[in-house]
Amino acid sequence: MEEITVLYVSLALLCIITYFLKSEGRRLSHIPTVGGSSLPLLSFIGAFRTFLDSKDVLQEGYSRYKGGVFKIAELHCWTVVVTGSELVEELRKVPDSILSFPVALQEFIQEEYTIGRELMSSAYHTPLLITRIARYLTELFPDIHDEVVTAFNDELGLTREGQWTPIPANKMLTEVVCRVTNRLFVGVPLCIFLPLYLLRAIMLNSTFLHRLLHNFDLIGRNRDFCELNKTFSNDLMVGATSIRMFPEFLKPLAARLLLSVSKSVARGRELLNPILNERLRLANESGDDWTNRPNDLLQWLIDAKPSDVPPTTVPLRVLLLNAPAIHTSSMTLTLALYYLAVHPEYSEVLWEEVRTVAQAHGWTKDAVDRLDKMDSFLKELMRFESLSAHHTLSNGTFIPAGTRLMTAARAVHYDENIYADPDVFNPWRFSNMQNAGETAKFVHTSAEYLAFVHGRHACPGRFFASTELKEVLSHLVVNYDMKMEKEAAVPPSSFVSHSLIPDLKANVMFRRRGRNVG
Ligand code: HEM
Repeated sequence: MEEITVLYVSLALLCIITYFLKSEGRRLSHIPTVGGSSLPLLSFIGAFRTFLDSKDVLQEGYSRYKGGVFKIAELHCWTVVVTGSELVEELRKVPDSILSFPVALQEFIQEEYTIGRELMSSAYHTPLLITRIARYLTELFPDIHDEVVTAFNDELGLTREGQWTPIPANKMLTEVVCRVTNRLFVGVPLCIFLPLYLLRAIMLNSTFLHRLLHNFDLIGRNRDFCELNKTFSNDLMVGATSIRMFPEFLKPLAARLLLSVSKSVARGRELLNPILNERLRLANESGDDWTNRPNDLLQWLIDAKPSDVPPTTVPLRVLLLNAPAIHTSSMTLTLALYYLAVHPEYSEVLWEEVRTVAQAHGWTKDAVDRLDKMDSFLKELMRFESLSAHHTLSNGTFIPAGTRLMTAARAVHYDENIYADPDVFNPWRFSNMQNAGETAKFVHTSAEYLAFVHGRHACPGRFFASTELKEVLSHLVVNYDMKMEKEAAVPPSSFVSHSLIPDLKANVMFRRRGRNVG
């Protein structure tokens, strides 16, 4: 594109965005503004500040208006921030007809242009993460454990003790998380892959055959499939963010020019359709007599599908659930790894806990549930390293219909009236709390702990995430010594819009240990 065209396009975009900020800003003029001016053109500067520095903008608003509301300019809209436990609790109780998270999500991912309308109009896939996982996670735990062990062996390739090896932390953990997540999501395919699976079981002692076969026997381990899931969530997020900038009438054109998410969707269908079709065939043939019915998300999606929803939407639902699962978990684990690498004394405490619990209860989901210090470490990590906040959409009058709402999670987590010495990372903060019970658990949410958000739309994947993350950390503290390759300090995270991003490039040194829990 010629420079002059770029200039015209930029100017047009600026005018459009300014127009939006101006008209929406007028409707919200009774709500105080933080981070810049409320005036149409000047508010755009505030929007840039929010994009680059939302940590400080939200903290400033929280300090000034705690217990009330304030608004911040974003690149495409205004967002109203709700603060204080009472208001957050109130927000939680408001029904979806008034404050709608689903509508906010549809708007956030620009569903009409990215994945199409039919999917979210019947979002039956989301509740399955709570209901089926609660029912089956104990039964599926050995699979998760097996995948964690195999994935680390493959990704780290450290067979000998005593030798330090540098590993790109985030890249490696994203691969591990992708495999573990998809072991649960798409598991062991039937038919053509089953003979290979059995052969691998027989040949387990032959390293060569094992390595040769393992890449083919599980779709969840298929590199292409993992790559696709990473690409899909990036394409979805980048695409949706670009489309959001345009006014409605330009969106169809922008979608045609800017979006690449449809390619990922087509590839997802190509990879999953053979397995889906085979399962539909077996279900048709065997009905209730199908004794070896697989137990994974793909099957739950098939079994729970309302009759008016076409089965062709199932592969896309698998991709759609991978999107919030992979980067959240891998980034949290990356941060956890940095903290362990810088503080080997944390590793020692966690190792001791894993050993004691495993000796008393074996290595089961129940044992993992008993790792209170691990819960505390993860919970503190997400208190200390948080930014993201809940998004919902108003349908009211004081906060006019169509307004986006969110909470300032990080400011709450750093409020000294709630947490003593909030600027200090204290991994045992929650496990040392007297009579804390369930509230000390990583998955427990409240108006004062918002890492998974709070209420009806709190992250439905957090129960799986908790087991997965605790299992991965247990594997790390049992099997490896870890230290940072460069400085012995946690690499600083960066803040982009409402997300906290850990250093994605840092290397961690790994050395295999010769210990086991038995
Ligand atoms: C440490 C890991 C994770 C973190 C920190 C996290 C955090 C969150 C947060 C903050 C939200 C609410 C977003 C908002 O209100 O704007 C959310 C929603 C969601 N998360 Fe997670 N999540 C994690 C892991 C997972 C996993 C492993 C899955 C799937 C197995 C998952 C599935 C979802 C889904 C489907 C939603 C949307 C809920 C809805 O539509 O009501 N998450 N997550």
